[in-house]
Amino acid sequence: MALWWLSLALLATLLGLLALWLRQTYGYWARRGVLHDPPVWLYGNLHSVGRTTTALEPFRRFYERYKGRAPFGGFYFAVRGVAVLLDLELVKLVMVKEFNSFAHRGNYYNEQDDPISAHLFNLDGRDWREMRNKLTPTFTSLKMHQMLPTVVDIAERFVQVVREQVAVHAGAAESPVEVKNLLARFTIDVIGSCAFGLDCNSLNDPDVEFYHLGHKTFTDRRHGRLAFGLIQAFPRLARWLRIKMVSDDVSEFYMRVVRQTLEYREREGVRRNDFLNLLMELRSEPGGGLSFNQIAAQAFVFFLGGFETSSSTMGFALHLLALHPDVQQRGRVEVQQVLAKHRQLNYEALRELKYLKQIIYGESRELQFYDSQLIPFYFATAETLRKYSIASILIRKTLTDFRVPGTSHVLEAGLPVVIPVDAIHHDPDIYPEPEKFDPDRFTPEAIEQRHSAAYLAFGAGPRNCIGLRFGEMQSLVGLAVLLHNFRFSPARETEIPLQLNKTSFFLQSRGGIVLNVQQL
Ligand code: HEM
Repeated sequence: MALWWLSLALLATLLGLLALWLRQTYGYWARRGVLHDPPVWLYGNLHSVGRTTTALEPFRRFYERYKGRAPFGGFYFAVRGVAVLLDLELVKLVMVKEFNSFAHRGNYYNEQDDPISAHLFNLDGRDWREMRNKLTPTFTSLKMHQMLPTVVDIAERFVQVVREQVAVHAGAAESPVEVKNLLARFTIDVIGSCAFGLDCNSLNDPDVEFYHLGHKTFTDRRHGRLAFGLIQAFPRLARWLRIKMVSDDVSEFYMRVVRQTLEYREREGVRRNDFLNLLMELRSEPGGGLSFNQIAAQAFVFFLGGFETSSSTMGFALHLLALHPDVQQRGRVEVQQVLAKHRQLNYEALRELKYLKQIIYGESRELQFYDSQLIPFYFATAETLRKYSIASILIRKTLTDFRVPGTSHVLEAGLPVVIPVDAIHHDPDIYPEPEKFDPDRFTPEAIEQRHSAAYLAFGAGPRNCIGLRFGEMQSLVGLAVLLHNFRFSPARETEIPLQLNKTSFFLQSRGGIVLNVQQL
C-alpha cells in the first residue's frame, strides 16, 4: 500500500514539474512582449493541423492577423517557441543579406544510425556548406542540357501511356483520367533514371518497387506529430537515443539500389549523363571525396526533391489549366510555335516556352539574375506555385542573437524562424485577388514592381532549392508534351476547389486529380 502511495506521489510530482516547465516554456513570447496566439499544451499553435486543417491555415490566419503590426510574431511548434516573419524586408535579411546568422535549418538527422537522413536538405554548418559546394556544379545548365534527352525520351513514353488511358473511353462523352498518379509515374521514371541510373519503367508497370517505396517515403511517418516535435526540440537527446527518421525498408531499399548501381558501373566502367555519375566523380575528389553513405543520402534527396515536388506542381498546373481554358490554349499555342520552329524539345526550345513558364515556376528578381534565360518558364509555373506553394513554410535557425532592425526585440541564438511562404503568396496587398489564377502576374514588368522576397516557391539566398533547374526542366517538358497532345477540362469527378491533404507537410492534393482528357 505504501508503495502505491509513493508511486502516486512521484507521479503527481512529475506531472507538477511538467506543468511548471510547460508554463515556463509557453510564457516565452509573453515575457518578451511579442505578439502571439495562446498555445495548446504540448501541441503549441499547430493543434488543428491534420485534424481540421492543413498546415497552411494556422500560418495564413496568423499572418493576416498580425501583418503590419510587427515585423515578426511569436508561435509555438509543440513545445518550441518559433518566430514567424511578417515583413518582407526582414524575410530578405534572414534569407539573403544576413544569411550567415541564419544558415541552419535545424532539421534533425542522424548520420551514425540513419545515414540516409544526412542529406543536403538536413545538413547544417560546415557539413552543409562543403556538401553544397560539391553538389552545386551538378546542376549547371550544361548538366541539365546533357540530361534533357533522357527526360524527353521518358516524356514520349508518358504521352503513349496517357493515350492508352484516353483510348479506354473511346466513343464516350467524357474521358476522365486520374492524372496525379500518371504524373507521379512520369517523375519517378525521370528521377529514377537521372538520380539512380535505373530504368524504373513505372509508367508501364505501376507495381514496381521504386514507385511503391517512392510513395511510402512521403506517406509513411516513422514518428507521430508529438514525437516529431520533441525530436526536433531535443536533437542531442534523440541522437543519443539513436532515433532514426527514415523508415527501415525505405532506407534499406535506396541504399541497396545505390550500392548495386555503383558496383555495376565500377565493374563495367559504365558512364552516363546522370546525377549518380556526377556523385561518383565526387567520390574520389582530392581533399576529401564523398563516402558511400554520403552518395546514397544525396541520391535520396535528389529523388525526394525531384519526384513529389515536380509531379504535384504539374498536377496543380493541369487542374488550374483545365479550369482556365484560355490560359491552357495560350500555353498550347506557344508550345506548337516553338515545336514548329525547333522540331523537337531541345534546350533552345525550352528557353522559348515563355508563357508556359509563367504558368508553373516563376521567380523573384534574385533568381533571374543568376539565370536570365529561365525567366520565361517562370510565368506558367510561377503562378501555379504561388497558388499552391509546395513548401508552404520555410525554416531557418538563428545562429547568434540578432536584433530585429527598428525594434528592441532580439531573435535569440537557437530560435527557429519561420518564413510563411504560402501566406505571403496569398497576401492581397502583394497579389491582388490572390485566389485568381493569372499567369500575367509573372511578366518581367510585374515581377519588377514587387518586393524581391514576394515570391519564395524555391526559397531564396544561398540555401534556396539546388534542384530548381532540373525540376523546371522536367515540369516544362512534361507539360509541353501534354499540352501538345491533349486538351484538359473538368470532368464530373473533378474536385472544385481541389481538396488538400491535411496530414502532409508538403502541399499535396487529398486524393487523385481527375480531369477529362481529350486527344488532339
Ligand atoms: C517543383 C519542383 C521543386 C520545388 C517547388 C522545390 C522547392 C524547394 C524549396 C522551397 C526548398 C527550400 C529552399 C529554402 O529553404 O530556401 C528546396 C530545397 C532543396 N531542393 Fe527543391 N524543389 C523542387 C525541385 C527539386 C529537385 C528536382 C531537386 C533535386 C533534383 C531538389 C532538391 C532540393 C535540395 C537538395 C534542397 C536543399 C538545398 C539546401 O539546403 O542547400 N528540389 N526545394
